[in-house]
Amino acid sequence: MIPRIDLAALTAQDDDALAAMKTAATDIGFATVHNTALSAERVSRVIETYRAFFKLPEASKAAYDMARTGSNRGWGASGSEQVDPDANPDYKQVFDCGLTLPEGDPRLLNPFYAANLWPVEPADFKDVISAYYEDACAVAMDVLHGVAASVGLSARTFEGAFDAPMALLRGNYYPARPARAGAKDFGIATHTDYGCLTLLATDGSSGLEVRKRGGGWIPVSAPPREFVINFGEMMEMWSDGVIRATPHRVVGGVDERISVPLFFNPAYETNVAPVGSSSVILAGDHLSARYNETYIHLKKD
Ligand SMILES: O=C(O)CCC(=O)C(=O)O
Ligand SMILES: [Fe+2]
Repeated sequence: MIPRIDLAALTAQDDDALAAMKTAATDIGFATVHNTALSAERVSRVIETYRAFFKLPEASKAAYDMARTGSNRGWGASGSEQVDPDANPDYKQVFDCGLTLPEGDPRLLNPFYAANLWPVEPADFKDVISAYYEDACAVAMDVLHGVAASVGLSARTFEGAFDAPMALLRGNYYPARPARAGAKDFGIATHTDYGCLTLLATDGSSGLEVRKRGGGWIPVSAPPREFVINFGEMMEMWSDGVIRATPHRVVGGVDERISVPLFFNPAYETNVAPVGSSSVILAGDHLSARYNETYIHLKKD
């Protein structure tokens, strides 16, 4: 069973909510979270805004193709990412955006803080998605504070680490599973997320599967008023393995599906080596290594 957690109760340090989050963090690696500041209407509008973009002709989306850039802002076509070297590139399409920095900010030269590529169509895309980015980051921060409390990490652990996050907001568009798809083809192949926390909104449809320890897959779904959360590789390192990054995938089915993960990654220079250890693992270095092995246009070979 995937724990279902009331975020307001977690923030109030309710015992049941803390215990459920501890199980999610240290055992399963996944939970669903409800009672957040983000309403179902808000999430549905975000999903429909992405849908309107993905329904544009390929030629219109190509104007925002991240493959022509040295970073990951804008549209990623089907086949632009390979998250599992043993599988084919994923058949999903994506749209990625990150933190908006003021014009002229020197960090804009760092690919993790690159300027966003906003489509002109649909007309409200930039407003809807950039506002959601800000508010989803605030919810993710609240969840992280609850996670820290649940596993007995000091509230100071994350202090400052997310002031200029390398957080990436993504729209995933899974068309119906293509007729030609074989055993190595996935909407998104088996992977662990790279960062600390993923806050995932979906259109409510099924498709996400979480790997069970010992084998097998658990289907997880959530309506637009609830979020699926899971932990990434940086969190597993940072917590010295106490918090788990659990593999997951989307095989895909007959219906199209949209999901919207916020990958809540800390600032570039955050040390995500185990708390208390003397080693140094920069969040930016880890993210860079993972992006370079999974985005086809960033692969160095
Ligand atoms: O679409 C989903 O439900 C999961 C997507 C996912 O795992 C990802 O984008 O990292
Ligand atoms: Fe994922």
